[in-house]
Amino acid sequence: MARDLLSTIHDPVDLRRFRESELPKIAQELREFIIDIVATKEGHLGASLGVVELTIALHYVFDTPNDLLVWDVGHQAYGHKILTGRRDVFHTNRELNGISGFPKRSESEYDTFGVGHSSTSISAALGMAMASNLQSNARKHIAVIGDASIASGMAFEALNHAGVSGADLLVILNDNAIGIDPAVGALKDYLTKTKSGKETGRDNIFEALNFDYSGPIDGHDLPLLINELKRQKSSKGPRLLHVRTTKGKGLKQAELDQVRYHAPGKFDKVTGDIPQRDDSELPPKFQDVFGHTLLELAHQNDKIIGITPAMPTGSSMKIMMDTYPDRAFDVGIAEQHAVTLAAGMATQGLIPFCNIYSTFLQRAYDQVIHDVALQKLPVVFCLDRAGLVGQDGATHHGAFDLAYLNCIPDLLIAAPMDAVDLRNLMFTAQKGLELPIAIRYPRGRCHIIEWKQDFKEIEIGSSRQLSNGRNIAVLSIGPLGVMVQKLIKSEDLNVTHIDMRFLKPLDATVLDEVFDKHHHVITMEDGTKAGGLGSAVCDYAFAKAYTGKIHKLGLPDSFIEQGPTSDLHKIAGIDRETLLKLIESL
Ligand SMILES: Cc1ncc(C[n+]2csc(CCOP(=O)(O)OP(=O)(O)O)c2C)c(N)n1
Ligand SMILES: CC(=O)[C@@H](O)[C@H](O)COP(=O)(O)O
Ligand SMILES: [Mg+2]
Repeated sequence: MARDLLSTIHDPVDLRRFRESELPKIAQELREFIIDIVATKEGHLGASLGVVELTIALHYVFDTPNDLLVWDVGHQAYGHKILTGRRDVFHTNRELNGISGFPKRSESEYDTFGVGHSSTSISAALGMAMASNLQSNARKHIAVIGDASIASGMAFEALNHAGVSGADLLVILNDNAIGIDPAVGALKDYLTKTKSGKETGRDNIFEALNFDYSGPIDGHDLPLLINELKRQKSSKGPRLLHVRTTKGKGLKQAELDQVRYHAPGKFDKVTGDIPQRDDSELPPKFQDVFGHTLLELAHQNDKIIGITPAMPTGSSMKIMMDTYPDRAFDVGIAEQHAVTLAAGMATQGLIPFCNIYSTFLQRAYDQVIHDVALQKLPVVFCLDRAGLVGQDGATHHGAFDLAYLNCIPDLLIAAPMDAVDLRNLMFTAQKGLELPIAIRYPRGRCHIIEWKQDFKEIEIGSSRQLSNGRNIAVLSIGPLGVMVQKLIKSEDLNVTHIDMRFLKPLDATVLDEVFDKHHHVITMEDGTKAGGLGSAVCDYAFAKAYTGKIHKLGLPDSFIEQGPTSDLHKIAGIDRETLLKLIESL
């Protein structure tokens, strides 16, 4: 279809020149444009398709960017990007040096707030509304938040505050009854039944929080949306508009299989089909090694419990949930709750495996310290997506966990180099540790096809020596060790290589030997150089008055953007070539 209307829209001012009757055609063109690009370039699909009409209506009715529009998570903002000056570069979405997959303040004045992690939009928009009030700025403030994201604690904190703030804040609840996986919790049940208090004669939950509640309305009905948004524009105070939409709207398969089409990878833009790939010859993804291993251990040990905050598919916790629905739980987007829930279970002798993406555990830092480590509760944290994750970029890289966990007393920290070690660490963790442990592993595939080997207990704090050389020792942690090993073999380097395996406790005995025998020690990690393995080794070397040189390879003191992980590793200097050059220079 010729995109004759969409191609004339360079910003929302152009959009506002159209008659209302032309907007459905623009919606159709916008939807097709998103499908066309995401089909080959990949990215988040279902959420953006679901809010096409809402996006158009918002920019049509409100005076963006003067009126401030905040998207929650931002994975649904593709239409917003295309209508706000980024249509011509949208094909670079999530690519190295391309535009970000999420709203980003440095990218456009229409991106009023940087997002990626969920449930921030109401707080941010409320902050803007309060600032406008204090600065006597007449503008509107709108937060668009999904049904799964609004169930998070942070969103509730913001609603609680907003309800007594008198702020000019419109919260649009985009309710499609699903997150990445089916939405969970009592609020979800409530939302499916919601009617306004005016209809039922009882308070609805948002009215009870002093919000002027409207809806639910059909979020695909453009005339209805436009009328309602115009009404909202002329209102004041905290308001909540409940909009019902269909995730994946307009692409049949995406509507039918909303979990898969959240971010489907490549697909056929005409049929919507995802090409069948035979992955049977490939090594498994780390997340699947986790999922299958947890189930295997759960068969043997009935104290094991699984917990995921809203990522059952992404983490493969779903594998245990399907077999043991009473022992594995999706608690919704609630990282803080997930950690303290695990702590509570551990007080009663259960062994909770709490699986959280490294980046999202940042949300629950205090809970890890105060509720788990301080009480020495043996929770097993499995931190998926540790290290650089690729196209999701700076908001999602698991760059900081080694550093932010290393300073917490009484917390064991491990990073397996391969899938067999991941299994063995999980096996060890459920044998009755007296302390909590964090086991972190990356996004993507491991390198071992025969990963399902018999379990072996690993001594806590033990490293393993993978090669023995002279003068130079490489100390790696995590799967970067595979690259180090290959490099040493392929270049026939006379270099010692130790897979440290544990950041805490460090293997002091092996470090003493390394310091004795080598003039140069290179540390290698896919976390920030500051505070991680390199820092820990430097501290130990200082204490031991080591006179050789330590060279730290790790992530720099800057945020790393999106792109293929291999490129990002080069940019960060944790790649093969950088290591080889360093070794040669020594
Ligand atoms: C703090 C945090 N936890 C988890 C995620 C992963 N995540 C991204 S989108 C999403 C589901 C959001 O669902 P909803 O708010 O209903 O929006 P929809 O995708 O349905 O549009 C989740 C769990 C995240 N981005 N941030
Ligand atoms: C938007 C968001 O936070 C998730 O959809 C995230 O992109 C999932 O990442 P994975 O693809 O690594 O599961
Ligand atoms: Mg949703």
